[in-house]
Amino acid sequence: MESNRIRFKNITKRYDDKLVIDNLSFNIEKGEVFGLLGPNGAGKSTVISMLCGIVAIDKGDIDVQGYSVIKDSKKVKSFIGYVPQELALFENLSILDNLNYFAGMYGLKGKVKKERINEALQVTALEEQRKMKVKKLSGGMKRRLNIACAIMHHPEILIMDEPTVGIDPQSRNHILEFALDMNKKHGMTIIYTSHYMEEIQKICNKILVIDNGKEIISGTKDDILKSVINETTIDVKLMDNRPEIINRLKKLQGVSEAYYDESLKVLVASNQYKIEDVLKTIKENEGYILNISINEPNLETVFLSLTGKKLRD
Ligand SMILES: Nc1ncnc2c1ncn2[C@@H]1O[C@H](COP(=O)(O)OP(=O)(O)OP(=O)(O)O)[C@@H](O)[C@H]1O
Repeated sequence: MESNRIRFKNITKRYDDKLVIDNLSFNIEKGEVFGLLGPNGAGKSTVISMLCGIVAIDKGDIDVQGYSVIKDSKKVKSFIGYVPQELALFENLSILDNLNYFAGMYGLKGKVKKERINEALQVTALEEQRKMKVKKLSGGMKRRLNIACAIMHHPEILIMDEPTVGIDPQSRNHILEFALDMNKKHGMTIIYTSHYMEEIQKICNKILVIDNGKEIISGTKDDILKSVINETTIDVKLMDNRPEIINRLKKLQGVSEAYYDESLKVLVASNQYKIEDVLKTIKENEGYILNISINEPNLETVFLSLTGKKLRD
């Protein structure tokens, strides 16, 4: 149903002369955990900012549950909880004061306001620290407070823009579990942007991969992984990374790419390569193998095989 989805319709954005989003169209269905994946500068934050009505769309439109972002921006904003990439908090105020401020912005009052603040503290596990000033909190706690501030009005759509950048593993897991929980318990649509493919693989049931403001591939995780003909990565740790090995490996049957990224990575079409050929080539070029692992396809290898680039910096 149209009224149950978010429709990005041929959206385009330029900053000065630079085309940042290039005629991009896709849908997000209600209740999905939707992952927007792409390397730094791909255009993820720009897409999100246009959905939230923060950045103007040059061409095209976004429909949110039947309402246009351009024509009914106030209505669209009422559906959305937005956790921005940059922290938006008052450093000199306590956690509680920050929540009070944002609850007031959403028009919450009296008993409901108190209940929602308590709920936000609870789901982000910040109850004990409620009286602490923001400037005294760890990076992970600040991130969680940023999320708490975005959910008090019970949004139908929760947008999290790279919410786990630069935080400790415990807070990272907490944020991932929190997103899944909100989706399961409240049917909240989650839009999650990241350049960490493990996170997107872990929590998202639909994925759009973009680069240079264009779609690279989209679908369920399984669809995407299957679409790239069974590409497997052989990861070889060598005593010395000898450059001449790369060219020799690239000439072998079934090998589509070989490069060093700390260790030696050899991308091969599954079933079309012979592991003994790879090992022989390394040995013949005086490579001394310390360790070897064979990895089935993941979103990182999909991205690499489609664009020739790595997802991360
Ligand atoms: N206000 C702006 N003025 C000019 N250029 C901008 C502006 N905001 C973003 N850009 C450019 O637009 C492109 C897309 O940026 P965007 O922040 O959307 O990418 P991203 O995928 O979110 O990257 P990251 O993972 O680094 O946040 C980049 O080349 C960026 O330099």
